[in-house]
Amino acid sequence: MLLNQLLGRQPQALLFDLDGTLIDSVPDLASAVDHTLKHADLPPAGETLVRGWVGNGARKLLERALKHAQSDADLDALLPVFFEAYEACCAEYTVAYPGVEAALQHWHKQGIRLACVTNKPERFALKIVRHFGWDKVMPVVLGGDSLPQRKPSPEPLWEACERLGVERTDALMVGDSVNDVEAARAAGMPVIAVPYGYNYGSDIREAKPDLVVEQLDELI
Ligand SMILES: O=C(O)COP(=O)(O)O
Ligand SMILES: [Mg+2]
Repeated sequence: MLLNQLLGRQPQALLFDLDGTLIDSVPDLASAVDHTLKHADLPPAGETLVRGWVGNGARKLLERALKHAQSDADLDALLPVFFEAYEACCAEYTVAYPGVEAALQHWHKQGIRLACVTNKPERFALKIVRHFGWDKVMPVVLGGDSLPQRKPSPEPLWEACERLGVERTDALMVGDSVNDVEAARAAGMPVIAVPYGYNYGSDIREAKPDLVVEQLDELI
């Protein structure tokens, strides 16, 4: 099995990025961004642009949207508008990528411990994980605001292992962006990447993950 080859033995834990790895959240993120831009009397950005702005949390997403609109609107004042809009729509058009559901259930049945380590604010990550019923297989969810550090720092990955009760050296990271690859490297973990995610419009292979799979169920 590919997973065993990467670590030299069966991993005890798998840590998953959320946006662009488990779920395509861009339709709902773009809708909340556009709602916020409208609130500031700015033109909509649309899904294609928003896709390239996801990966560093909600604040950075909105900052990139305002920069694109060449607006000097108050980011702190608009952030609550974005949060309220996203809270209402975050599980509306968001879908799981092909192969994700089968793979998660398979690993859970195998007894591998699963966690989500995202830069998305924790409350939205939790809501989405529950929406897909993954809280039953994924007991740990860390968001970009759960700790003082976020990816590409290694701390959230270490914290997830700690909460799962698994040694860091027995875990693997799975993600779609350079943040995930860098966080895993810094954490001393092998990293598997999916090419269908966001990664700021660049090919994730350039970040040199240990393995790239087209869908997660290729790993089972
Ligand atoms: O930037 C975000 O909000 C989500 O990022 P993620 O890819 O770490 O889940
Ligand atoms: Mg991602």
